[in-house]
Amino acid sequence: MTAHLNVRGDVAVLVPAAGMGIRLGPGGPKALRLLRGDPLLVHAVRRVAAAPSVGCIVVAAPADSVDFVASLLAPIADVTVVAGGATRQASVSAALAAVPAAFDIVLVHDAARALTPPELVETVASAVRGGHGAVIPVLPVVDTIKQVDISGVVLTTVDRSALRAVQTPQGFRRDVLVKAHEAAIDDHTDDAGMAEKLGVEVHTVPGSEAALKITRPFDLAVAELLL
Ligand SMILES: Nc1ccn([C@@H]2O[C@H](COP(=O)(O)OP(=O)(O)OP(=O)(O)O)[C@@H](O)[C@H]2O)c(=O)n1
Ligand SMILES: C[C@](O)(CO)[C@H](O)COP(=O)(O)O
Repeated sequence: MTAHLNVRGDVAVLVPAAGMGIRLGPGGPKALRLLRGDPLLVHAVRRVAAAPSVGCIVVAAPADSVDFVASLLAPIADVTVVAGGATRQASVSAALAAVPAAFDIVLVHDAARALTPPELVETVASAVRGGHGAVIPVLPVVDTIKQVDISGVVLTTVDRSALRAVQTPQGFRRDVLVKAHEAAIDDHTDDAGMAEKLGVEVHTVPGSEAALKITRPFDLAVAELLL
């Protein structure tokens, strides 16, 4: 019982939410687009805040919407809101800089994965707490994968048994994530990619179908159905 109380609230979660959502089409920043009446960001933060391990949430919002996002999230959880950057990586860096020194475990999520269950947050947090420096949730790839040339002609069929589709939240020992961001010289689509470049072993845990990334209109329709 004491051990449980000691770990509760020891995790900081960064929620980059400053993207424009170009692939979703017109309608404003994606994190503020509505899903059954609530912005995607509200759905995402509600689920993160419901995970018992989470003691700190930092959201990176579009630079012109920081105050609005802070007022939107205030009734849901105690959230720090910072201005995001021009890329996801820059938004994560800005949010990481706002995490209080007391937190040694940091998870990086996406507002776009709005329906991620609290249980997945717990699974990732627990794997980092268990000693892994970097942890990512993954799903097997279900389609046959082809490599093609520039004109679209197939070069080869890739062995999918060794491939995984990667989700968030991705979990890190704080020092690993800080070093990864400091060392990054180019843009990465995820934070684990930066840790890999440092030679850090990245551990995988089973992901969740519910943690789908809402990227295109079809994904939004799927999320509506899931809710
Ligand atoms: N400059 C950016 C770009 C992205 N993100 C966030 O990173 C997450 C994953 O990015 P993605 O789903 O690709 O969102 P967008 O960049 O908004 O999408 P698009 O590429 O279609 O514009 C999202 O929660 C998004 O808000 C961010 O905080 N800052
Ligand atoms: C971090 C991520 O969600 C893992 O799947 C993904 O890489 C974000 O990529 P995007 O190109 O910014 O959507």
